[in-house]
Amino acid sequence: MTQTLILASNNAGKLREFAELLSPLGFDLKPQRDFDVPEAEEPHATFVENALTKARHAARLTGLPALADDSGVCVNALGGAPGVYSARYAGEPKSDARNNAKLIQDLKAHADKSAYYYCVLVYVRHADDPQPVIADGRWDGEIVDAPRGQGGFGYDPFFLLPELGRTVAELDAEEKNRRSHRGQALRQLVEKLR
Ligand SMILES: O=P(O)(O)OP(=O)(O)OP(=O)(O)OC[C@H]1O[C@@H](n2cnc3c(O)ncnc32)[C@H](O)[C@@H]1O
Ligand SMILES: [Mg+2]
Repeated sequence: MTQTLILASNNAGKLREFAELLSPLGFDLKPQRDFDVPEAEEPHATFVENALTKARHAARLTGLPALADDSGVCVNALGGAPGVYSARYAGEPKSDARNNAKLIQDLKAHADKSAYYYCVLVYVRHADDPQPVIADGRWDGEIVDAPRGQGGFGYDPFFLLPELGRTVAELDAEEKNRRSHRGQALRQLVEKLR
């Protein structure tokens, strides 16, 4: 049975990755913009609260089950920043180029370049669902100061996977999904929904 699901995100990179991950599983994924859902506020200091807020917002405005992703890059030498503020690290309007430039600048004086991507997914059956399904994933790497690769989105050209000697932007889509914070979280979520 094909289940229609709203993806409570306006990020084109996430949309593409979720479509790749979910279409083989029989979900019919529709971006919230197809229903004219405006971007939700993300006022919270935790990934899980923001993801829940986004999921409820989309479910409320569409009357359909919704899946939200709140994610970011957490840099150890920066105390976990930009973390939950990754999308708007360099301020509004959101810009990957300015975020990346700020991250490299802020990390210049630090020897420890270790970082991880973190992703929380929240699925709600309806807007007031009292039992949201929650999953998460973490992906470790290092921040490099020169971009490499054309794939992915956001911080990917600067996020090195030391064991592969490649940045995330140098992985093909399938390999990113197999390894990523988002891929891990989604597989965990699908297990919980079975
Ligand atoms: O809230 P939505 O509409 O889903 O889209 P967003 O881009 O604002 O998403 P978030 O609030 O979750 O912020 C996550 C940011 O973290 C970064 N990020 C998350 N996952 C990433 C990935 O797989 N590769 C590169 N950057 C990523 C990227 O800068 C995102 O904009
Ligand atoms: Mg956002």
